Amino acid sequence: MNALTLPDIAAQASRQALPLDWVGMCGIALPILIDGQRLSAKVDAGVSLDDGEARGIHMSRLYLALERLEQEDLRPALLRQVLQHFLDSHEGLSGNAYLRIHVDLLLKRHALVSPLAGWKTYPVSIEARLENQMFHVELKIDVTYSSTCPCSAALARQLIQQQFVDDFGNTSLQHADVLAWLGSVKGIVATPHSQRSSAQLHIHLNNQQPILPLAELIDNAEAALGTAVQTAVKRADEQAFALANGQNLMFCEDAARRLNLALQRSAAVNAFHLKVVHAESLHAHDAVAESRWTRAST
Ligand SMILES: Nc1nc2c(ncn2[C@@H]2O[C@H](COP(=O)(O)OP(=O)(O)OP(=O)(O)O)[C@@H](O)[C@H]2O)c(=O)[nH]1
Repeated sequence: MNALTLPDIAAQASRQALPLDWVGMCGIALPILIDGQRLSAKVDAGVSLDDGEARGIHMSRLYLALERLEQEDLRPALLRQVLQHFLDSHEGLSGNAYLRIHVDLLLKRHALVSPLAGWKTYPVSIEARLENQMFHVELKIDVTYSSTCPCSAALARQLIQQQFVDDFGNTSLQHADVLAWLGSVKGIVATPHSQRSSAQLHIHLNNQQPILPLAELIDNAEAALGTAVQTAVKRADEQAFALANGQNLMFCEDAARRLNLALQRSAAVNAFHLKVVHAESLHAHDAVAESRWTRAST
């Protein structure tokens, strides 16, 4: 038996003539290359089925077209070529093509003080589409950071002041006593709450963008937030992190505004929707802020 004698159900006519928006495969395992680094990705590949009379698309053609993503560094031009291949292999059936690549980007991060470094993962989705002959690339990136509540910090400071009044109210101050008091538990009788927080960035890239500026966008977001979560940490690094948090008090609204301004400054970004989630240790629920922006000239 050869291929010519195998039944081909996809080539049959559909019983219900109806076009479909997206048909393809989700969760295809693929080793991809980003900035020369080999990463394990899950890929969703699809096309529109515009010919409502056709029973099905040709899944194997989409699957085989993904092979190029294994061989070449990921960049917008490559995504476009793969999408065009999807359409060329479905001539007469499909007008739109879609790719979603889910990957944990790995970036090496240096410690704040000690000469150490460690790896951090950033969940990323790269979504590309050729729709009505227009090519679009969108990036979804998650960045984790630490946030300390400014209100809680002010309330804690007030309690520390009260403790100071209680302990030193009617005594003449001796430098050594105050220094010892500051180093005791009473000197920090209350602590503000802080939390591991996440920024979910959904970015529409500029169509002329020759590369996927993933590391650059993440670096800019972390710089704007100020207290990204750390990798390798010695006590000196932990102390520097405590100081950084104390100088970087923020509500979720502050974080959303800082990220908004940082993303607007990036020439690679045409539009974005961002969401920050502060997983509060004060409550069992989260504090959340969202922000959108579109470049005026687009
Ligand atoms: N269209 C479609 N194919 C499916 C589905 N589930 C599994 N497949 C299988 O995907 C396989 C590959 O499909 P095709 O690309 O049409 O395979 P082919 O006919 O050998 O390849 P071509 O000659 O290039 O058309 C077939 O064996 C289908 O049965 C489905 O839900 N829809």
